[in-house]
Amino acid sequence: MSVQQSSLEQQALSYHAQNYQVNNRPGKLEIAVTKPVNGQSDLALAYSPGVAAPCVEINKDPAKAYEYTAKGNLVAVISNGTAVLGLGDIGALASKPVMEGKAVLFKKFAGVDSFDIEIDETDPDKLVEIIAALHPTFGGINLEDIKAPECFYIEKKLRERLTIPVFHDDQHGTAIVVAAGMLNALHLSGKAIAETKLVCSGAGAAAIACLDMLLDVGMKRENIYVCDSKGVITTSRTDLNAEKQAWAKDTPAKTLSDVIEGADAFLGLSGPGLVTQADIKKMAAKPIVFALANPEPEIRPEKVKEVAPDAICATGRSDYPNQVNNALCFPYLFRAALDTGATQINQAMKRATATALAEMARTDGHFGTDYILPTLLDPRLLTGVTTKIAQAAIDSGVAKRVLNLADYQNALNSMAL
Ligand SMILES: NC(=O)C1=CN([C@@H]2O[C@H](COP(=O)(O)OP(=O)(O)OC[C@H]3O[C@@H](n4cnc5c(N)ncnc54)[C@H](OP(=O)(O)O)[C@@H]3O)[C@@H](O)[C@H]2O)C=CC1
Ligand SMILES: CC(=O)C(=O)O
Ligand SMILES: [Mg+2]
Repeated sequence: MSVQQSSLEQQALSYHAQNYQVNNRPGKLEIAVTKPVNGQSDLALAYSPGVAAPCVEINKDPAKAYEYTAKGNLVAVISNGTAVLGLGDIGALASKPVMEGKAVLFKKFAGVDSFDIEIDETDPDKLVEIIAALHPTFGGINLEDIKAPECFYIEKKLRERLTIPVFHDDQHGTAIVVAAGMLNALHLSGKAIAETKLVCSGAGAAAIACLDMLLDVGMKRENIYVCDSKGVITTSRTDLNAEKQAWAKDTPAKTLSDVIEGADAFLGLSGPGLVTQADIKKMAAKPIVFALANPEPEIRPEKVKEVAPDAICATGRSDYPNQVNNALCFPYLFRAALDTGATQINQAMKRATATALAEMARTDGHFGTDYILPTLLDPRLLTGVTTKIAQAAIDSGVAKRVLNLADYQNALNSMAL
């Protein structure tokens, strides 16, 4: 571990611990009360006897829960800790800092309240039952860091059962941001997406969804090579799940180093340090290197630039330019979904998000190889991206509330976050 790394880790531990600056509690968030509770008369409304009145109304009409409770602005961030960042299966409890972090971003960037829920269960069917049983509390479910292939089944079953949005962030959030970043990187490097050769390291939750989304925006399956922990995904392998089989290539190649020759783009959604400078040297001119494993990418940008100075590099981290991270979209997707009463987050909403993010970076004067996407702290994101998602929800027929988009834009502009 370098001195710099160890110092970052010490700072991070101190940041999360008690006594960090003014907040005297461990962790990163707390719950706030939103109504006056100043005297006996307020108590009689907030609690007994007054609280019975909204209960009775909700019992008569469940939709009233959105009028009388926090449900309509409340998202569950749910993990079982089986694929936590690139740390792997570290269990439910150890995933809590990440889930609290996601809750912080929901609130900070889009005013969405969330509870982080870490569930000590790995059986997919049991997890589905637990989450389905919890769902009345929430307006949406954000699944996080649940490993593949179980995550595909869990999300599908929950989407079939529930009428609130269920969204596996590592799949779809990542896919949206990768698509937006890749479109802009290809634009800068002058490469045509239909002819782009891509090599992907990882064939899990994030990678499979990203590859599907890249097809959706114009990449060709025949130009994409995928590797997992056993090497290249080929038709001769007998150990592939259904999601991997869709990417199997009829090739004698065995390793990432075998297939990266001449590749225009690399997408890493696997683990730390899995790509070498020798691999990068084999890539085409102006290579695009999205090394997105967190916290440690497949290869660091400075290592890429040493051997390919014209490369466009991205990581999932906040301490390098070009942060390609699902945090750039999940707060706004849920903001729009909750506000429109969307029953799901569909492909139209995902496409609208990717397009809005890509356009936002292209049109603000900074666009370039070190600025392919807006940064996470860009104040334009809330209004600019959320309005486009809300419009897509309405146009594609999943919204229960049809908003006046000009009014909605103004309301987002005036949100104090
Ligand atoms: N920047 C961002 O926004 C995001 C980044 N990520 C990062 O992507 C990574 C994967 O996350 P996720 O998809 O959720 O996890 P999964 O557990 O679902 O998938 C991990 C994948 O990595 C593969 N893998 C592990 N070791 C190697 C190796 N040596 N060579 C090639 N592939 C390997 C696994 O292979 P196998 O199938 O054989 O087990 C598996 O396909 C993590 O580092 C995570 O932090 C994830 C989401 C968002
Ligand atoms: C960013 C994220 O969700 C991950 O690395 O898992
Ligand atoms: Mg994640």
